[in-house]
Amino acid sequence: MKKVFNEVSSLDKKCYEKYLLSEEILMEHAALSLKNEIEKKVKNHNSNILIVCGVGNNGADGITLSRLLQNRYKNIILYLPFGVKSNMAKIQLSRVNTLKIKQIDTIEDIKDIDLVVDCLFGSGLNKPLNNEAKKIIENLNSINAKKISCDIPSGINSEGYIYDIAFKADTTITMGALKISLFSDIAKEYIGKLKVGNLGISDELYEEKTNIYFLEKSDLQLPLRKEINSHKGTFGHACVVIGSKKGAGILASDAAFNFGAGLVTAMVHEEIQMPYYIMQSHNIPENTTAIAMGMGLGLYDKIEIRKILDLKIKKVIDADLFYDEIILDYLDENLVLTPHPKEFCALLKLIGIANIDVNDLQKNRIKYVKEFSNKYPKTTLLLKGANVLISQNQKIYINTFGTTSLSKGGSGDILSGLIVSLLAQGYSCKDSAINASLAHTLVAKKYRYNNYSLTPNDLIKGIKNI
Ligand SMILES: NC(=O)C1=CN([C@@H]2O[C@H](COP(=O)(O)OP(=O)(O)OC[C@H]3O[C@@H](n4cnc5c(N)ncnc54)[C@H](OP(=O)(O)O)[C@@H]3O)[C@@H](O)[C@H]2O)[C@@H](O)CC1
Ligand SMILES: [K+]
Repeated sequence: MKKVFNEVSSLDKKCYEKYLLSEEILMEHAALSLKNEIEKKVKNHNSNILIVCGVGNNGADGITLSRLLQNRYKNIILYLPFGVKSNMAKIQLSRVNTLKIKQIDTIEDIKDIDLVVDCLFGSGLNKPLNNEAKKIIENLNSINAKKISCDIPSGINSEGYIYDIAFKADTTITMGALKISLFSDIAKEYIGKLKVGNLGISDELYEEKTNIYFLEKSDLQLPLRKEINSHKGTFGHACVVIGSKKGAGILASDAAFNFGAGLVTAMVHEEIQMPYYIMQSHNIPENTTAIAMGMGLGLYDKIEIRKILDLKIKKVIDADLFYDEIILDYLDENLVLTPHPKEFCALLKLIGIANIDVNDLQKNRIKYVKEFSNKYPKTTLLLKGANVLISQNQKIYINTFGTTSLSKGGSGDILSGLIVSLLAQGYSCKDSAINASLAHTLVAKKYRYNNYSLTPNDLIKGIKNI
């Protein structure tokens, strides 16, 4: 798990004041991080490396980089379309001017670029791009070359919002620490592989406390069985409430069984066709340790649903129930909610936080997840999306492993099944949401066929050997 910050200027300030590092030292290290990445990516010394620099310190990082790369590669090309404005950019440029680094006025005549380094705008982007900047980014995006962004792809602002266009990087080296702007769903298309550039001081000293965390593969804790003297009851009893659209509940039940729940019961009104290892019952069995409900519910009997919600058993709730104010009576520590953006908008309206549409939500996902968690700190929330956000107790965990192959009917039902399985096996609500989400996305990431073909059954199969 890595820490994520709303902004890093206060962390930079601590470097100056507490550790007596200058802006210049930080910048030299920022450029060094870029250099190290480039040396890994570009082995041929004859490669053409285009470094595009803006007027501020993001540009200054790029100018500094050109000096560090000068002896390593033959063809370093600097492009400063708007000149320089910040003091550091001026100082770094005067140093570079004593060297024979090629500078160009337009990229139109440039051919055979092997690598583009984007240092146009960083954390200082504070207004929409003008037409000239847009055109430059459009041209850079059309170059067939490897692409690295310094700090953040140019065009993404500090809220993770893109006005019109942004540089499309293969790799982003973000300076000092991870920032929240890198994790909006919209930004995901542009960031590529995300790495943190060291600024000359250890993470422990640079970083402060935070409430936002970036999940890593190593955070996944599978429900591997350590007990030797066990029986099926040792691993809990998950119960899935089957609605009128039965497929959703069947998928969730199957996923729950495959992820280790000792017993899985589908609560049905009439017998349905299901895998033979899933039991069927008209009631919630007595020894149930976790319940999944909401998926495919369709029309339902409110009294019956209330009876189930009244049970002091951990639950994962999905889909139709986010539109029903019944839910308002149960937002406590026993609950995991798994809405997609449209359902979360409905929920935000029900709980009186906001009346917004999906577009507004997608621009401000973190903000609304925070607001939800402030109001209902005990409830675990998992907001689906390109980057999954999980919150509990005012802490937010970001899972970036999601892939487009998961954008399919049934994926969400499998996720609910994985969550109820972990709940049944004794994981806390927060840990169930985190681990099920990691398993779900990592299985999809590992899927080795075309990304349009992933089915819920492939996810279930993948769970077996993740
Ligand atoms: N702090 C540190 O210690 C370290 C910082 N580091 C680096 O510094 C970067 C931040 O630098 P920064 O603050 O100078 O901002 P940056 O993104 O270069 O741009 C600001 C300039 O752009 C302009 N501008 C803004 N929007 C615009 C638009 N739409 N269209 C046109 N112009 C626009 C804006 O104009 P103004 O607001 O002045 O009118 C201003 O002149 C950071 O990302 C990291 O790479 C590292 O070296 C590590 C140490
Ligand atoms: K940039």
